[in-house]
Amino acid sequence: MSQSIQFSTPSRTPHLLHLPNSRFHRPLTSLSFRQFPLKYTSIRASSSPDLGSSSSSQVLHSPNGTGAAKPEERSVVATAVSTDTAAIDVDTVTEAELKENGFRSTRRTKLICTIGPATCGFEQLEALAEGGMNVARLNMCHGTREWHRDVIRSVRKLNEEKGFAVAIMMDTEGSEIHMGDLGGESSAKSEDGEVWTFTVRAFDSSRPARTISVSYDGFAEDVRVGDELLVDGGMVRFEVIEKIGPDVKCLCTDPGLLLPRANLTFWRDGSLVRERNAMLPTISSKDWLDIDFGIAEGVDFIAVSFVKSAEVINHLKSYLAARSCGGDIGVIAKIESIDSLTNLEEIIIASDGAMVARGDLGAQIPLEQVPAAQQRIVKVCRALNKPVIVASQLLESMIEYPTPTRAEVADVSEAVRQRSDALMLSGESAMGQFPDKALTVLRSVSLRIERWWREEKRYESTPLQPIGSGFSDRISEEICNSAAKMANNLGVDAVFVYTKDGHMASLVSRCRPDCPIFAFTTTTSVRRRLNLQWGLIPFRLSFSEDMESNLNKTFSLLKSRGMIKSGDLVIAVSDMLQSIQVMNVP
Ligand SMILES: Nc1ncnc2c1ncn2[C@@H]1O[C@H](COP(=O)(O)OP(=O)(O)O)[C@@H](O)[C@H]1O
Ligand SMILES: C=C(OP(=O)(O)O)C(=O)O
Repeated sequence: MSQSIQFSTPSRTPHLLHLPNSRFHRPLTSLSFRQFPLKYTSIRASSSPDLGSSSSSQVLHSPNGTGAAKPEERSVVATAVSTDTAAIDVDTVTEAELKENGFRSTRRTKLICTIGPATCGFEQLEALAEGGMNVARLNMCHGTREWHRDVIRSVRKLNEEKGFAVAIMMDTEGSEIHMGDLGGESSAKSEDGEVWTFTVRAFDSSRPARTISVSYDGFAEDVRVGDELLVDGGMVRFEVIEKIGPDVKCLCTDPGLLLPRANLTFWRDGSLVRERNAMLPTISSKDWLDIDFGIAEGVDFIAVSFVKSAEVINHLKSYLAARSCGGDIGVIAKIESIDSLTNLEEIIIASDGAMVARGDLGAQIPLEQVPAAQQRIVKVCRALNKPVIVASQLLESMIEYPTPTRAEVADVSEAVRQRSDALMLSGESAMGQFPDKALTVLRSVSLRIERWWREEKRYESTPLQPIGSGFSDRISEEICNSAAKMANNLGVDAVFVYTKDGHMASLVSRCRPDCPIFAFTTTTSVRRRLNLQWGLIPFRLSFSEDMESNLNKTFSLLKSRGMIKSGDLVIAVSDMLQSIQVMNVP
């Protein structure tokens, strides 16, 4: 028994919604939504170095065969397919997890670890990857480029040899004012009532006692006696008591641990002094050199510190495009200043994702405003379909202790409950004593809250606002919204998404469906970038425009690996044919 429903849209070819069988518990019940007419021509067979196998690459052609077609010019579906069924790339850990727990209960929230002295060795990185690290973050504020290059290469080696898809995020230093190194020491303790000297003088290896160098030459001119100096957003506080040439004497009023290159802000009469920071360029000369380094090393994301407006993001994107890596490197805006909150929407529209950088944000706005700012940033990112990372001090006490505080667990839970895409460890993994344990805590808390969410059937009722500008984009969006809604209503086991550039997978992820999302893409770099997004289990696989063949191929590959089984109910969507199908795995 089959039904078909036809929709007409003004000035466009009809779109068909086929309902060949209304009983979804029958094998291969299918529902498809296609934009006709379409024409696909296979133009070349290329070999994929990763797979060592042949795949066919296809483009859309206009009816007169002169070039790529506009969506409305497409005609007739015809397709040539790759028959390679041997290879599929999937994390060994994901695979083990999928087999052990069944894929329904895999973690949806992604985990990022900042790599530092505690975790830069190959075995330490491997332990993090096995513990669930999806993205390795490198903070260019610390370490040399050679040090970062070694880490990047180790992560790449891990991916190649052990099958992980860990992405690399390079975080720029930015040109805000910060302390210098501590002359080789990993930290220095400042006690209440001590007088410390902050100076623009540089030190070689030996740092005079209670002396800290400052990165910004105009420091002594800009501060005034009576100003409050906050280190790392208030982890340690000083009051400026005297200025002597380039040296600024400060009295410690809130004791604490000074960490190398910690951020410095100064406050006057209860307000943040912002004039100087407003004049500094967002991307410094050193940052541009680091960006060139990141391009050369093939990083997956560049996180830009202290973004003030969309302009700098657009500038960086043009720079990347001019170096032919525009589509390969995602630009993440760090939201950590008053300006970035003021211009939030335009910044997020321009970026490929955002980070709630709570460390510096908490130094710029009152601490009690940070949770509301976090919630707003997460919501705006979700609405605009950009992945969002919640960062800093999630498990700060685990730098020193093996168990988190109750408050930290509650904070992590809240970020998961807000359905942010990713959580990030900073000092906990970079220089803490328990990096693996901290990652385990993130993993287990995420899993628990996500399960609670599913058990409570907390589907969101507020519809997502449309975001696509073109008609074709809107169709993809509607397909993904429908797929997610159907997945929840029908209680399917998974959504399968076949996506070349990752966009369709991100649209499904945006809906936060109740089931996991298996995302198949043809390129390794897209697979790594998808690893930042909520709920996506990314695979690399050569596939074609022939959905039947893709489905059969993925079913047999995943079944042979014990990851799915006959009878599992899945919804499949594809960005090539703009289709939805619902079926039981044969
Ligand atoms: N590449 C590195 N080399 C040495 N130490 C690092 C590195 N990355 C991070 N750290 C240490 O971990 C701490 C927390 O990392 P992060 O939050 O990224 O830096 P920051 O707090 O300076 O912004 C840093 O203060 C620093 O002590
Ligand atoms: C992640 C942050 O940035 P950074 O570690 O560079 O200070 C932050 O400020 O929270």
